Amino acid sequence: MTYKLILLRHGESEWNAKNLFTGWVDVELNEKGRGEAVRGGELLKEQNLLPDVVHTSLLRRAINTANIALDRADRHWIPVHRSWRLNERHYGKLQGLNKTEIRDQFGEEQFMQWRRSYDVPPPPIDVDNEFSQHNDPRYADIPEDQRPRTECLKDVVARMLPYWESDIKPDLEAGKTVLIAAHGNSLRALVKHLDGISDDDISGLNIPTGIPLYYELDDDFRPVTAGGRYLDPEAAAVSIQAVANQGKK
Ligand SMILES: O=C(O)[C@@H](CO)OP(=O)(O)O
Repeated sequence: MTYKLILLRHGESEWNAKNLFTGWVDVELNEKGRGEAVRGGELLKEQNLLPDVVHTSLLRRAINTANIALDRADRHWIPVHRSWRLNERHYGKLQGLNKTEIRDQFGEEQFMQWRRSYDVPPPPIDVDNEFSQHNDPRYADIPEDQRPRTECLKDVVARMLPYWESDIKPDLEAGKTVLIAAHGNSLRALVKHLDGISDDDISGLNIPTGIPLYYELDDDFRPVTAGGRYLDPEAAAVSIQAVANQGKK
């Protein structure tokens, strides 16, 4: 028995294009991003990887990517589950700031430590900052003292894994093909877990926008093929490089 899991990072957002740290800010897909979502759905259909259930975050760039891709794959009718635990990493005080400006101001080392180290979070955001989500009603279920004000990838692993165990694994065990439509860093957290990537090595892993990543998992939920398989490997390679280069001039 193997399990079928498809990971899909949202298409390009308005803030990806503007080179801004986004995190929990609920920005919309741009036209390119909507096109990537369409292509993602076509790839699912062409390769006959048709999801039976979708799990998304509470952010519209992931929600709308899932809707567009599933519509294109004629799977717009499947059940959907949403959780803040699949949200992008909370980027703390960096939310809304320009990546190149932060790199210039603080230097490459600090920039990359905030962006890609496993366990160093950016400084926390003030609750009354215009880019804080502290009082957003969609997070009312999270006890106030546990609502993130910043997160490193380690924090994302810790809040994402309980949802993987309680909600996603049971769908896989029931024989469903599961689509997770989420974000660069929440998917990095899951890939780290699935592939057993070390805390150091995960800093070099980037997830492209809008290209489905297919994992066949064995009985122990370990990948049959390490790293899974992008449904369009050439486009994935180009997009991975673009994500890695963000913030560089
Ligand atoms: O800004 C963000 O929220 C993320 C994803 O777009 O960026 P990065 O790749 O720099 O972690």
